[in-house]
Amino acid sequence: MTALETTAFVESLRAHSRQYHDAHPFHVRMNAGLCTPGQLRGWIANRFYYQENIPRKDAAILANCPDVEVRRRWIRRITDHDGAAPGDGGIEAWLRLGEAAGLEREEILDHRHLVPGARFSVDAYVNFARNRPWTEAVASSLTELFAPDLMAERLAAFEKYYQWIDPEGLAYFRARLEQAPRDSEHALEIVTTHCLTEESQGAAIGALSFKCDVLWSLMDAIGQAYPS
Ligand SMILES: O=C(O)c1cc(C(=O)O)c2c(n1)C(=O)C(=O)c1cc(C(=O)O)[nH]c1-2
Repeated sequence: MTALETTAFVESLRAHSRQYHDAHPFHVRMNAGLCTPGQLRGWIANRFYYQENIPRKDAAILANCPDVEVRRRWIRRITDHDGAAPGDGGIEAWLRLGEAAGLEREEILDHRHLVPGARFSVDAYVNFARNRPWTEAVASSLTELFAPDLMAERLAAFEKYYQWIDPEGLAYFRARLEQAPRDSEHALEIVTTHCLTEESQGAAIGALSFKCDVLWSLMDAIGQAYPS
């Protein structure tokens, strides 16, 4: 076995869409309009822990990355989520989604609804970025290649089936529809230029597979806490 050509490498990364959490039963029910208000609120409150930890994950990647060009572009992800000032950014937008769905900001922030499996999954992702080589952590973010399709479907489902949620609360998803393709393109560029050996390509593929497991486990934990 030798290293894959770029096209074949990208193909084997993209093939992980089959393991993506869009196929999770909880997401399937959500997008079919079958979630109750309580289930949607539970999902929003638990997913908030993911949102909160994404910039900490990205800061770990920055800390481990010796390449100034990469850092200069990657740092934008942190501002996208944290915002440049109070009231801006993805974390704030997610809190507004929660409020639009009838949750109090306080009950999202204090983690009272956060279930152990959701915490465990998200912590595993942050620890992976802290402890693994930075290129593997970048590869693990490549689930974002698959996110825009799911987000677009979710946006349409919310507008159609969950009209009790104020549509202004959906701004987070609209922003990600633009940010995710830009971010995943950068991540793919990094992975295809840095992972040129059979071993490093295998590690990148393994990292993406790990991340699919993180997202799936997160949804399992939420689905178990808010059963149908
Ligand atoms: O709602 C989703 O299905 C979904 C999935 C993912 C993903 O695939 O990792 C991310 C997001 N949302 C998201 O909002 C987000 O900011 C994000 C950052 C990352 C990452 O790994 O750096 N993934 C995702």
